[in-house]
This record gives sequence, structure tokens and C-alpha cells, in this order.
Amino acid sequence: MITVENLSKRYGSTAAVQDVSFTVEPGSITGFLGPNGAGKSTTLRMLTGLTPPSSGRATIAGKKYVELPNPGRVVGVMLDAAAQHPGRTGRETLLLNAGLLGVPNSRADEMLEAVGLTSAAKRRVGQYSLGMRQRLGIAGALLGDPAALILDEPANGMDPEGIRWMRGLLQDFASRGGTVILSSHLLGEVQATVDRLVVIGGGRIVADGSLEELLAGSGTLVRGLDPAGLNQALTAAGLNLEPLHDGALRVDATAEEVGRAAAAAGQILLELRESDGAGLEELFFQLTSPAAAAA
Ligand SMILES: Nc1ncnc2c1ncn2[C@@H]1O[C@H](COP(=O)(O)OP(=O)(O)OP(=O)(O)O)[C@@H](O)[C@H]1O
Repeated sequence: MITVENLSKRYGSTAAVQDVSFTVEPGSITGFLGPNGAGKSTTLRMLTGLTPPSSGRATIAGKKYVELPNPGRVVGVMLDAAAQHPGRTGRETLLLNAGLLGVPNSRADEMLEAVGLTSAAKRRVGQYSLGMRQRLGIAGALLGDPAALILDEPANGMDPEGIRWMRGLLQDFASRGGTVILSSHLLGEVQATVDRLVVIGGGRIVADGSLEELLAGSGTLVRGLDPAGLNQALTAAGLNLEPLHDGALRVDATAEEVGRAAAAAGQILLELRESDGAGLEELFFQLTSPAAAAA
């Protein structure tokens, strides 16, 4: 289990992370989601002892990362796949880490196989694509057979096939009781992989829950020929609604209630369906919009 309690980090006048708390349970994959600069890497760096927090505490299996006697045997970490030594081969990279972790060299070859890099094992990392470096980074994180994984933007640079492969690997890891947190700045990239989401914006947690919770209960999405007229008609009918950035409305009511209210006011509908996480997409859009970035 990974526990983050009231974690904050200031860099001079910049509050990079503010009072962040969440837990990552065994047997689950948590997506740590937020736009660029939201505070994801800073949080993961604090979690792995690389950046001291200004306040708060983060633990893995009940201990701070720096207190773990052989951390790589407890938690596999990949923070920056691009930062691996370009002059070493993939195999040399893993053998070096195997030595540091005290695991047999055969484990390096097994992990190269597990991430599909056996045929590239003797090539220098400098010649690897970013997607291949991500695979190597994941192999490195798995080397010590840890119960938890912390991965910063692992899907970055991976093609759709690579993302699908990683999804299978992580879901298998979690199904065996593993604890996984992975960060991303793209909702669509991780939505099919994770079962929980922690969303961070401007250094603060803005949403936290199971994917089901965050996608469900978000009402009905409706789009009309005359968006302003439809908004007025539904509001006059006593329905709660939220205009979305693309002209649609998310309404806290069933499709039938929305359809009836629109029909009663003579509004022509172009689309009427369950909103399926439109609220989450909207939250993400607001976090990543230029206005939010400037705030
Ligand atoms: N070493 C540092 N010194 C000063 N400011 C920093 C430092 N590291 C991060 N920041 C600032 O803290 C904020 C959060 O950055 P962080 O890298 O954690 O975001 P992120 O969500 O990981 O974004 P990205 O996806 O771009 O990496 C940003 O405003 C960033 O400029």
C-alpha cells in the first residue's frame, strides 16, 4: 500500500504541491492524472525520497522510501525513462541494477524477455526509441520483484500497441496483488488501464475515486440546435445543468426527463445520451485549458 498524507512542496514562491493526500491499494492500478506542471512528478519524487517534502509524509508498505532497507525489492520505480545511460546496452543496464539489488543475473534476461526487448538486448540504449526506453525502464522497475510500482508517464512515447502491451503487463501485476501508480497528462491514454484515478491540478487534488465512480452518475449529455434556448428551457423546467466547452449540456436528470423538457419547449435535439464521464472530461478540459494554465 502507498500512502500520501498532506504532502506539500514549495519552490520559493511556487507551491508545486499543496496538501496532497491519497492512498493506492494493493491489487489496483491508480492513474495519477494532471496537465503539465500540475505537480505529478514532484509528488512521485517525494514518494521515492528524491525530493524532500516541505511538509507531510509519504509511505510505501508503512515506511518512508528512504527507510526501506533494499527499496528496489519493495517498490519498482521509473521516473525518467529518457535518462538512462545511452552508452550501455539494455542488458548491461539491467545487469548493473541486478547487481545493486542482489538478484541473480538470470533475472535481467527474464525481464528483457518480459518487456519484449530480448532481440534488442545487445544494442546501446542511445539507439533505443523512447518507447523502447520505457520498456527497459519498466523491466528495471520489475527487476527486484517488488510488490509496488511507481511509474512516471510510462506511456509517453509508446505507440498504441506498446500501450496495449503495458496495460496487459500492469493488469497482470495488479491481479497478483501488486500496487501500481502511474502518472499521465492524457486521460484517454490511461482510462482503459487504470481502475482508480487521482486527478491533480495546480498542485491540489481535484478528483479522487474509482473510475466507475468518476464516470458514473454524471447524468445526461444533450446537444441542441439552439444551445442557449435549450439551456433556458431546461433551467426553466427546474433541471440542474452544466454547459460543456463544446456547446453540449450535462444535465442531472434522465434522458427522458431532458427529452420531455426540451420537447415541451419546442427545442430541437441533435444528441441525447448518458453522459459517460463527460463530467470528468470537462474537468480535465478545464484543467488543461489556456485560461486554467494562466491562472
Ligand atoms: N526543482 C524545481 N525548482 C523549481 N520549481 C520546480 C521544480 N520542480 C518542479 N517545479 C515546479 O513545480 C510545479 C509542478 O511541477 P511538476 O514537474 O511536478 O509537474 P508535472 O505535473 O509532473 O508536470 P509534467 O507533466 O510537465 O512533468 C511546476 O510549476 C514546476 O515548474
